[in-house]
Amino acid sequence: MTPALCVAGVDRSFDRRAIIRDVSFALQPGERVALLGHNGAGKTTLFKMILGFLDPDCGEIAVLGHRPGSRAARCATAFLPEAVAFQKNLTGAEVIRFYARLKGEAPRKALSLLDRVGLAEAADRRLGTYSKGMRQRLGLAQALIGRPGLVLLDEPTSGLDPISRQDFYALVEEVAAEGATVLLSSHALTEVEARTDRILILSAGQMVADDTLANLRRAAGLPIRLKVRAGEETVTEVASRLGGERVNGRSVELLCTPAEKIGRLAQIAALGDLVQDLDVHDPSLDDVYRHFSRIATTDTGRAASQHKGA
Ligand SMILES: Nc1ncnc2c1ncn2[C@@H]1O[C@H](COP(=O)(O)OP(=O)(O)OP(=O)(O)O)[C@@H](O)[C@H]1O
Repeated sequence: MTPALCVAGVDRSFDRRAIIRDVSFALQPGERVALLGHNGAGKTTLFKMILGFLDPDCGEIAVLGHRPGSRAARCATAFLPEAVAFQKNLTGAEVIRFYARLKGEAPRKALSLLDRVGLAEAADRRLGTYSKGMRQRLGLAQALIGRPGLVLLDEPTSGLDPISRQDFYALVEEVAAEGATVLLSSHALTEVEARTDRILILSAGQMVADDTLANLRRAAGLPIRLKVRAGEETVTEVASRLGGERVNGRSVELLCTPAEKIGRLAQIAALGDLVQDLDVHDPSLDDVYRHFSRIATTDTGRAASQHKGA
């Protein structure tokens, strides 16, 4: 199957400063992939090359087999920038009709996207009266005109409230379920953790991690945290039988590897009524991100070569 996006050995410099360095990855149809990286890591530069706005200095990019910027690639690609800017005196429906004509799509069909993003009732209102969340949803509707195969979202939920974010990701999930590939950049690690299939981490222009979160957790070898809650009278005994650190006067915190986890849980269960509750914390995406970004700054070459799993 032709990948939705193939990036192979891409370099790009500005003013002789290397911004993207030997970046390679491929995305398959229907994947939801998060592109993470600190400010200035090169995410937007990568998007611009995928969109054909910038040429790589070397390496190849193909969008569903087509050269970025070619008509076929442009038709297959949708882009939603962080802050969508539409004319404030146009209505939602006018914006969609305008972009439908630009993309050679039937305006009537495109207008149904307003319903899909929950803007049907606001279709005839001017954008000056839209909230930021509504403008962002209109941006997504505009991006989805013509059923693109590759959807690029650059920090799409920044500035949105929690409910608008949830609604936004529900739409992204629907789009991916229909076969589109979604690549989204974000600094909001908690929200992409459960909503993407794969994580790419760009650090100082190099791709230092590319895999599922589960595989990256394994590769990082970060400990699992078990928080065992006991009674005031039992916490000392629980701590002495399990080891670990006492926290908050009534809890004991243990760290273990994935291989040790089941054995540790059995030990805790064997304490019976001495234990009141248990929380198991797998390393979060935040922990994984810190791990790979830290490795990258100390030993970029080793990280880049070891953790390109997918
Ligand atoms: N046209 C340009 N000319 C010179 N330098 C540029 C140009 N575009 C980007 N850069 C530099 O390239 C680096 C990467 O920028 P880029 O916008 O790709 O980062 P980013 O990962 O998207 O950051 P952020 O998360 O802050 O949006 C930055 O140091 C930026 O200053």
